[in-house]
Amino acid sequence: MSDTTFLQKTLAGETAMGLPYCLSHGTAVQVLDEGVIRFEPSDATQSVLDLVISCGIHGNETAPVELVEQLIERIFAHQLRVKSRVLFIFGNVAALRMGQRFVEEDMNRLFNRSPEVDDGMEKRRAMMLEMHVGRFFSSSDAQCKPRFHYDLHTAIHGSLIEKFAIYPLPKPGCSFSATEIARLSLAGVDTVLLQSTQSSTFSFSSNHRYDAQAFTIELGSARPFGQNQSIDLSKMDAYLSALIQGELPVPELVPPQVQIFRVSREIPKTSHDFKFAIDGKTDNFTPLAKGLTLAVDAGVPFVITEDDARIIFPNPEVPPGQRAGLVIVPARDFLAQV
Ligand SMILES: O=C(O)CCC(=O)N[C@@H](CCC(=O)O)C(=O)O
Ligand SMILES: [Zn+2]
Repeated sequence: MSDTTFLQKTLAGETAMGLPYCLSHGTAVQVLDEGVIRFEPSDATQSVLDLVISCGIHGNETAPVELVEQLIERIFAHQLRVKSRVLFIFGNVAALRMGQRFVEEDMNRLFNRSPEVDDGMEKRRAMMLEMHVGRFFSSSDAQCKPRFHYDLHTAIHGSLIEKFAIYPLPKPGCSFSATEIARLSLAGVDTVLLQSTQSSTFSFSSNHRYDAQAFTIELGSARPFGQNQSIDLSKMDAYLSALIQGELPVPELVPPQVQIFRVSREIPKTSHDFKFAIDGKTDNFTPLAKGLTLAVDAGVPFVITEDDARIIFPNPEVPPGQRAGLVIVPARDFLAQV
């Protein structure tokens, strides 16, 4: 491995768009933007899939950033043979440098929008990342190749379930895929939340704009660089390494340990008077009793009406207009229907 990793160069401000070149083993590589790098096999027509792996969309979520750093360096060292086209993205580089979720605005609320002339740093970066993803998929030699986008995150607080995926609402006429859920299980992600609304996240954008199988994946909780030893990402590492090497598993069944939930409701925060009745740092997947007044917002109560509800991503600190969390319920019938 080289002395300085691509991540280290990125954090030092030393990556910018460059000319394409070939590694000694024939893999083509090009830096497309700060923290954005593409690898292609020497004969791209042989690749069976196109893969986007993003991380650091939130700058304090470092465990997946360290995983992606290792994947990139193993390609440079020829310990991973590139048989698929792969685009790696370190999302919010400025926030990664500061160790903060964002600088001006939460980038994962800024995808799937139209640009405006006074867009700030994170809005412009989100737009550029969407463009890189669009160009990457559309420049594939075969448009029918499977497209994947795994957007890797960690949760802000603790979680009763350490690893889980958010599956964006499919486009009209499309449905959630049991095969993709089974693939996530191979990657060590055995809990999947089915979204029920459109959203402004990176994974939603890649699915809706570019037809990629796209997921937001939560891998433990947010810690500074170098403090992620307790999060075991070996299955995710092995899964992504296999995809990079052109091995696409085709699991027939969703394993029995897989749990599926659906998002029942977003918890809207409309005013600065929003208050949770629970601790704002409550663990993800904590059960919520039916009838509980979960929050009060400008005098209006938000009451739990669902059976078996649980809370995800409680965050009373978000600005008014954003969600302060999600209420999920078991989607017991989902697997029976597919
Ligand atoms: O722990 C939290 O409160 C947030 C963790 C996180 O960044 N989650 C993503 C989920 C995106 C999605 O719903 O697909 C986010 O909030 O952007
Ligand atoms: Zn995140």
